[in-house]
Amino acid sequence: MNESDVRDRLRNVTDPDLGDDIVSLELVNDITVDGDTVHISLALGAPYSPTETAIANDVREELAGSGLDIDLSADVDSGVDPAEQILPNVENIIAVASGKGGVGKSTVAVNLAAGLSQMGARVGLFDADVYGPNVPRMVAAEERPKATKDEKLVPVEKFGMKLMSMDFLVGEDDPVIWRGPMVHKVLTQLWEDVEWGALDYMVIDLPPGTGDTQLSMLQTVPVTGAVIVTTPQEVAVDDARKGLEMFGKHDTPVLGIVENMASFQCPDCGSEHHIFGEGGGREFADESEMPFLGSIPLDPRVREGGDDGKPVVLDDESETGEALREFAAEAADMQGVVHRRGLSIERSTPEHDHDHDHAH
Ligand SMILES: Nc1ncnc2c1ncn2[C@@H]1O[C@H](COP(=O)(O)OP(=O)(O)OP(=O)(O)O)[C@@H](O)[C@H]1O
Repeated sequence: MNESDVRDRLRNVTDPDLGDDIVSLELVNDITVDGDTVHISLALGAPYSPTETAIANDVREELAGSGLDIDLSADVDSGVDPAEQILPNVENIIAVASGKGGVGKSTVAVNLAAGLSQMGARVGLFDADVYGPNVPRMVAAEERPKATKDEKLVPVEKFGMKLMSMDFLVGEDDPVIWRGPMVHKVLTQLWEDVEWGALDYMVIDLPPGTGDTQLSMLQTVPVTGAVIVTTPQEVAVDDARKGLEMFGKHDTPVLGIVENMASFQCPDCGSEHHIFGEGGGREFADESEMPFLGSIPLDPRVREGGDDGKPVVLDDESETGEALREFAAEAADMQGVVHRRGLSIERSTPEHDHDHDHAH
């Protein structure tokens, strides 16, 4: 079997999201047959996401009878010169945002990061919520980051994730009085002066709202996908809409909407109650043509998990844990779709400006 035979075989592998075969979609970067081994580089950018794992498995299956050993690698070209990237070893940067406070943005960020880590990915969690940095508490991080000889900070590790938080640095100062430029400076430092190492995903807990601080953050960090958290309530959805507009203006791809505190299962009578209304998140997603990433129940375990420092996504028994795992998988899948769709748009319109090429 030579390279062209392998390529022909790969035409039988379909991308389930984009609905075409991976060769036509130009997701096969390179095929090299070297003795008994075929090296295949695929343009897949969301490691451990269920869809990309399935595509890789399909490739292996398709070539199973070929007599060749299969060596798969994944590589997406971001179109940006690595020398110009702030963190070239971080493949995906997912920002978790909410239009208003208290909807569970930090909870979602922590569980997303822990969920991705549980899937096998190398994950960083960056708590950029300057006004209420509560992520360290949510994962019971008692240690503080250490400094290296060349004055870089080593993030704290929890549940296999690398964690950095404003909380580690602000100490007794009251960050509420901080204004945009100051926040920008501190965030840039936290971002650049930290030894993150190679990561598949960096999850950022943004401050709530859609003001200067959030914009400043988006200018500092090249976000590859945003997740918008809302509760089903109309007021929360209205605020989430502003979040969507902010990302739209900034050309940041939005992975989708997640609805938190959706339903409450009464522990006494077992019946389901919709305390903050019903279906608001899904309707908002439909109306704005955004993917709906899932619905997370209002469950005392979530708060307890937050207080005890163990994210509920790691709880195998509960339905809420399952809902959070499904959400994390969906978010990773959507990050993959953004990359793969972006690539196919880029290739079909070569004159397109790479930096602004985002698919929704
Ligand atoms: N699905 C849920 N079920 C029960 N409690 C929840 C749920 N989601 C969040 N909470 C609780 O609600 C409170 C607020 O959540 P969280 O801190 O994540 O919100 P936030 O949007 O990040 O708030 P902030 O505006 O302070 O950044 C926390 O005590 C958290 O444990």
